Amino acid sequence: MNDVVKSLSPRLISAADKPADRPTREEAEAAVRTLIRWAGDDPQREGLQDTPKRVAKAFKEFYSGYQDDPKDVLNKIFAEVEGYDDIVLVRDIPFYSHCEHHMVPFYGMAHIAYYPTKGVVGLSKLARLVEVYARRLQTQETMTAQIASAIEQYLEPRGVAVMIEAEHMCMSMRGVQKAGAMTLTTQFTGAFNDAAEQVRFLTLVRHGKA
Ligand SMILES: Nc1nc2c(ncn2[C@@H]2O[C@H](COP(=O)(O)OP(=O)(O)OP(=O)(O)O)[C@@H](O)[C@H]2O)c(=O)[nH]1
Ligand SMILES: [Zn+2]
Repeated sequence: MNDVVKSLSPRLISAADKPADRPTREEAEAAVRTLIRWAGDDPQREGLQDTPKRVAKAFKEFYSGYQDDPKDVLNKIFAEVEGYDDIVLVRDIPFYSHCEHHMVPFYGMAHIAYYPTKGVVGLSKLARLVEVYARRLQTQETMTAQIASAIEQYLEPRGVAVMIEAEHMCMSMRGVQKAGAMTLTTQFTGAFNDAAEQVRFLTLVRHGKA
């Protein structure tokens, strides 16, 4: 495990911090009514009456990752792969997340590769891992590091590569208002610290062939 991943692991790998003082649904709905008033509208008018309930329900989906543990996603390893130890890459995994600064969506694609040692995980589990972290509040950099750290910890591969490409609505629809600007983040460990391996990864992500 490289030093960056090792130093990040304890905070990033553990099941999400679950605040002990989680509010009740009624309190959450009252907070939404306050925000509607803050936006300048009347939460009592007909069209908005059920909105706090819907928003509280939507939050359960947007932030369901706090209930999920990456360990449960990556715990089933298939060792019978006839010694396959070359690259496994799942690219173009779509995701929606919310930035921790504005609670506004950022969304895009995640690409994940690893070199197996003790076996492989089901391909869907890599996409599920993206969901675990996307459905929490964080930055794109944190999410990239978290995905790499979890794979590093539970699969002990020869190397992990994670790239995320996303558009941040907090930069598009507000603030600096640069719609279409894309943010790319990468995290490489082990074998992928080698420049040639990074080129292979990026070539496979971009063209599907090495
Ligand atoms: N590094 C990083 N920054 C992010 C991410 N999501 C949003 N941001 C940025 O978080 C920053 C917060 O900056 P602040 O100056 O505290 O907040 P602000 O006044 O709303 O900033 P502006 O967006 O520039 O109006 C902004 O520059 C956002 O673009 C992310 O995933 N990673
Ligand atoms: Zn933001």
